[in-house]
Parts: sequence; structure tokens; C-alpha cells
Amino acid sequence: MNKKIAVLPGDGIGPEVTTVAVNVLQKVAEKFNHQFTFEEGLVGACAIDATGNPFPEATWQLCQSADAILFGAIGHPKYDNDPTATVRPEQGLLAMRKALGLFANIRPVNTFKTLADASPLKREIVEDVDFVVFRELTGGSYFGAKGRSDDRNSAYDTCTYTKEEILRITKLAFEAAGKRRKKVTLVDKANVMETSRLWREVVQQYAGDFPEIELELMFVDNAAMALIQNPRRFDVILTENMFGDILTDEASVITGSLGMLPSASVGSQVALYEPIHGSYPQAAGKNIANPMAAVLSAATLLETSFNLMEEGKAIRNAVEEALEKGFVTVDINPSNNLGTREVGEKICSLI
Ligand SMILES: NC(=O)c1ccc[n+]([C@@H]2O[C@H](COP(=O)([O-])OP(=O)(O)OC[C@H]3O[C@@H](n4cnc5c(N)ncnc54)[C@H](O)[C@@H]3O)[C@@H](O)[C@H]2O)c1
Ligand SMILES: CC(C)[C@H](C(=O)O)[C@@H](O)C(=O)O
Ligand SMILES: [Mg+2]
Repeated sequence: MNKKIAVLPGDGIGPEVTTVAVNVLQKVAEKFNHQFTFEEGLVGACAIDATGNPFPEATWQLCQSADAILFGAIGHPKYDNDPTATVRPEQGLLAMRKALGLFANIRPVNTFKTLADASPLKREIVEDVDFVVFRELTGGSYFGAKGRSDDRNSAYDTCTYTKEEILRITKLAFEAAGKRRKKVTLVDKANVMETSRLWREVVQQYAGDFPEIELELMFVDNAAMALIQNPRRFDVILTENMFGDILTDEASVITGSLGMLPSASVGSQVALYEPIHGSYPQAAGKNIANPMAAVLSAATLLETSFNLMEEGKAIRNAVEEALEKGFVTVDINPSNNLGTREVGEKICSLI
């Protein structure tokens, strides 16, 4: 198979973890006789430094010409610590998601057997957890009108959703549930927010046509608790943009590290694969970041965009074996001295 993959390393640890993921994809290409070409583009703080624009035109062109996109992470403390900056790295990520129509961010959360003791939660809570979050990605307060009053003493972020935006991700979530344990939990704040009541209306109506799938309705505050109290109760979680962002960082604690969680951002055009973590600036250039979320995102890319199931499985098996053999970064085992690169090399050698 001949495919072009756009690689957007971004900022902080982004370049280190995407380098590992690309090496892993190259190893797969050799082993299974494929030709993957990789072309790099700028996004985030590095793109602002180079062009003044966090999502430059050249990156947009590159994304459109690619068969799939592998993204690292964006963000830099100089913007995080300056709330007055008007051009920001995160705008690049959001503009890219919007421009590519990536309305669903799919974030699987499952416990690796060997990592059941790596979580601060008790083994009996995290064992056999297996759920997937369908996070709406191009709507809600991230994209609604925002601004300041004329005297700049008040600010607003507007949360809006249309029925169509809710319905298209609902369809994906129900389709996934149909192939899993047949349960969808809609997480919202319908006791307070009008947008959440629209979500309930649309999702309940859609669920009427799928009696074999159980629909559970849960407020987000309760869900935040249930996620760490009894995470096995979840199969498919369907939720709006910001709730999905927050709950999945929380859910990463179940797996032992934020550095373990991959994701797929899909829509109508080319799909993008991204670890759920950020640019972890404290670790940038130190060779300590966990590359597994990026590597598992690469596996998801092969399976989802190229239908290369065996190849994806080869990567997943290599990650599992690396975990079993203790080839992990310090976030998983604080007494380990393997770095990002070394863990990457071990994973490659296991493919
Ligand atoms: N998708 C993205 O690009 C994305 C996601 C989240 C945050 N951000 C940006 O990243 C910057 C830093 O944000 P933050 O500190 O809140 O979140 P972060 O995800 O970068 O880091 C939070 C913590 O998670 C852990 N962590 C994250 N990735 C890890 C990895 N690969 N290996 C081991 N440990 C890891 C570290 O303990 C770290 O302190 C900000 O500028 C933020 O806007 C970007
Ligand atoms: C950096 C930020 C805009 C982004 C988000 O909130 O979507 C991040 O937290 C993520 O989870 O990808
Ligand atoms: Mg996030």
C-alpha cells in the first residue's frame, strides 16, 4: 500500500513522541511491505514563530493532500502565562479541527493488564476497564462567540449546538455501541444548560430507533465521580466538547498515565490521529515523555484510515509486550531509566 501521511509534530514533547510514532510506522512499512511517505508541517507555537500564524496555509494544503494526519501536541508556556496574547497556539489546533471538519474525537480508555498497579486507583477498580469516549470536537463553547465587554471587565464564551451537530456524532456513538456492549451514556448538564437539553432531546429521539442499545443519561458532575468510582460501568460515553476534554484527562488516571491515551479525530474528510495529552513543556527536550499514546495513535491511524488491521495489531502487540517487559518511561515506572527514544526503539524491535 502506498500512502502519504502528514506529520504535524507541534510543540514541547510533540516532536519527540511523533518521531517515535513515525519510526514505528516505518518499521511496519518495512515488515509488511508498504510505502508510507511522511511530510512534515507546522502547527501551534512553532508555526507562530515561523510564520505568525498557528495554522499556516501550507499546513492546511498539506493536510488536504494527505491520506491521514499524525499530530503531536501544541502549546507553549509563553502563551499559557500571557492571557493577553491574541495569537495563540491552541487557535491553530482548533482552526485545523474546524477546517478539516473533524467533528468526532474518539478516545478509548482501557486498562493494560500489566499497568493495573500503575494507577493510583485500586487494582480492583481499574482492572478490565474498557470504554470509549465520543467527544464532540467542533462545537460548543470552544467555537461559540467569545469576547469582552467594552470596558473589558466582563467576558463571555457562548456555548451553542445545532441538532445536526449533535446527531452526526450520536450516530457514530450508537454505531460503536452496537459493536460493543450496547450501552451509550450521554453525559451532560441538562439540569442547567439549554444546550444539554437539546443534546438529550436529539439523543433520546435517535435512541428510539435502537431499542437494543441501552441509553443512560448522566450529569457531568456525577460522571466525573463515577469514572473513578466504577469505571467498568461505562461502554460508550457520548458528550460535548469541553466535558469530553476534561473527563478524558481524568480517565487517563485509570490507565496509569496521560501518556498512554491515543485518539482519532474523524469527520467527512481526512482523519487526524493525536495523543490526548498536551505539549508537556516541562519535559520538552528531556527524552522522558511517554511515546505510547502517540504510537497507539499511529496504530489507530493504520486501522481506521487504511484498514490495515493486522499492521495495527502488530503495533498494539509490541506496546503490550514492551509494557510486560518493563520497557516504559518514568511516568509508568519512576525507577526506570529508559527514555522516549529507548522505549521507541524497544517497541520497534518488538514489531
Ligand atoms: N492536543 C494538544 O495539543 C494539547 C492537549 C492538552 C494541552 N495542550 C497544551 O499543552 C500545554 C501544557 O498543558 P498541560 O500541562 O495542562 O497538559 P499536558 O497534557 O501537556 O501535561 C499535563 C501532565 O500530564 C503528564 N503528561 C502529559 N503527557 C505526557 C507524556 N507523554 N508522558 C508522560 N507524562 C505526560 C505530565 O505529568 C504533565 O505534567 C498547554 O499549552 C496546553 O494548552 C495541548
Ligand atoms: C489544547 C486544547 C485546545 C485541546 C482541547 O481542549 O481540545 C486539548 O486539551 C486536547 O484535549 O486536545
Ligand atoms: Mg485536553
